[in-house]
Amino acid sequence: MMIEPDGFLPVNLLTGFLGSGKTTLLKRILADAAFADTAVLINEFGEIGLDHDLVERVDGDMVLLRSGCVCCTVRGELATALKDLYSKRERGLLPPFRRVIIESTGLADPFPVLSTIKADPVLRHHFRAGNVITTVDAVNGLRQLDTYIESNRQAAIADRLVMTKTDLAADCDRQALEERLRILNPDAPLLMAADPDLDLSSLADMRGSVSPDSCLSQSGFYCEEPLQLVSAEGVPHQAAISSVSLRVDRPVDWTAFGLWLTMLLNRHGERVLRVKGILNLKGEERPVAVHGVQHLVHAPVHMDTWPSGDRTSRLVFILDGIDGAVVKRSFEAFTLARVPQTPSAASSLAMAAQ
Ligand SMILES: Nc1nc2c(ncn2[C@@H]2O[C@H](COP(=O)(O)OP(=O)(O)OP(=O)(O)O)[C@@H](O)[C@H]2O)c(=O)[nH]1
Repeated sequence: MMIEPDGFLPVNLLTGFLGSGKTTLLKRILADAAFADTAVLINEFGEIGLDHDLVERVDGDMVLLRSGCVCCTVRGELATALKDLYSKRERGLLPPFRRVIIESTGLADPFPVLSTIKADPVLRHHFRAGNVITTVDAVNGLRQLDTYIESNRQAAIADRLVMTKTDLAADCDRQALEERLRILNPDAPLLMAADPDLDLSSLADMRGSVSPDSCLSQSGFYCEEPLQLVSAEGVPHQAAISSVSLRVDRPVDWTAFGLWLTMLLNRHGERVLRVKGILNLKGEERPVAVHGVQHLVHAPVHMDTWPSGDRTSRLVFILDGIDGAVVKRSFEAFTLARVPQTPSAASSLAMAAQ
């Protein structure tokens, strides 16, 4: 396999606010033959359900896929993960991948992520900034831009903007979001995730360059100047964001759970930035993945298998200005109750979260 003539491997950053569809897009990318020689750094393998595609586990945090991609979980420092990746490539322990894609967490400020490469004396000899690809959710995107500075930064720095969930959004919302994105970032091509002809290989920077400085990302990633952020309602505030993880050992009743979650989001959806989890449901062999973003609850998805031997139901909430302990208490009241089957029982439990 050809190695880039200069050895500088582009590092593309896939970013976007909580629940905006990064992992969904990454799954499409991993399935595309054009990305065969890509190394992907993600937060969790489990999230993207790699089981079918797995050829080999290189070590606990690194797997090889049938497509030729290498996938690694980032635990701890990004710089360490990249160095490890490069060193394994050099020693022939991994295929000679030609580009990297990092999926960042939804609240990540994109600047420090890639400036890591510039700052690190070892990394900057092997890697350079590729494209920043930002997913923006057509349903929640405008409100997120109004409220969260991270969302503005992610959109403003993008080399490619990908609007997701247009199938769920009203035309006027989509248009308003499009206009806002044009103001924030007039140069980046705005692509639609729902477009069946979306050319995935046009998203990432696929090839190495002659030198890192001759091919800065379009957003001027290395620029030290603070970004000019534009928002219809002024500069968004820095939120009081926290997360809470919930676990339950015994199988969960779907109807009761659905009621509890619906009540919670009806009441507090604005401040529930993200909920995601995997549930062991009564009467179901396979796990069910649940996703919610503010008021929007996505259709639950039956996963093929459990990602590991752990069959505990797990949920993570990312909250803005709600006490996680209160959500936890409410959830525990729900799971400890003798399966509330009626709306009134579930609603009284959901009210406990107020
Ligand atoms: N209908 C619809 N659902 C989508 C689309 N893109 C993503 N989703 C759903 O949105 C939910 C969140 O998607 P993810 O890909 O997990 O979002 P994410 O940005 O990786 O989430 P975090 O990493 O938690 O920030 C899932 O239920 C997806 O199936 C889309 O274009 N249309």
